[in-house]
Amino acid sequence: PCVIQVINPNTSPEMTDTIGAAARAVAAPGTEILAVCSAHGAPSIEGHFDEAIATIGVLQQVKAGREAGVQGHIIACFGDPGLLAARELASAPVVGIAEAAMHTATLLATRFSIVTTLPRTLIIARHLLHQYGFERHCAALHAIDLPVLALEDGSGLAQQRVREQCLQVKQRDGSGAIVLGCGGMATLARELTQELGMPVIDGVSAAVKMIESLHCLGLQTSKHGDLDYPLTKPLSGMFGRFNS
Ligand SMILES: NC(=O)NC1=NC(=O)NC1=O
Repeated sequence: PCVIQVINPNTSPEMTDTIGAAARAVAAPGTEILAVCSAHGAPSIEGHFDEAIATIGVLQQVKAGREAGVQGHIIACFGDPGLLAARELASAPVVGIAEAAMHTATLLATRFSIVTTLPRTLIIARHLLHQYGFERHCAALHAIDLPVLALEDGSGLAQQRVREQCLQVKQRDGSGAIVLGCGGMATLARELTQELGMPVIDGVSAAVKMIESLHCLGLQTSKHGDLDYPLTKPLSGMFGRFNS
């Protein structure tokens, strides 16, 4: 069996459910999805500070997942918070939803646009484009200028803003694909792809299929080199829980 731990780095139960539903919608018959969220931290991640504190919860979940013997971990926040630290802790593969969506877009189009939530999170997406080497593949980045949890308020306003922004991308950006820049947008991709007639990509579902592929190929996070397990040292205070 392939058990995939899907980690929502924020503490919103509603968004965890949205993310879990998107993952289960594409999971192969032999794949079990364990959707979890940080026990403590920020209800939504909308900047560098939120990302920094969310990282600890991500790492706690990765440690628990490794001890439970999962076959892969997904970091289901568009900043991919704690990705490399998680890869040091993990033995199984760890995939972030931003990298998964970006990689997928490059297989389908020469350039993609990103549609995310608050304008202040655009810099985080830009940093990832640089880190992953996708800057030249990204035609433009846009924000719907609504907070992350607007996607879970039941009004449908955020979903409508995403749709309007995607329509503008199709008309103006000259990009062939759209990357949805928030875990809470995960369930919108399939319908928007149909309506727009171009690939609209959700990183949660893309990451599930990537983890399944890596599992099928018998490939795991490399422990040769700089993603080896962390050096053992006496961690103090709140970090004592990471002492193996
Ligand atoms: N750019 C974003 O919307 N990032 C995110 N914050 C969250 O809490 N989940 C995300 O995907």
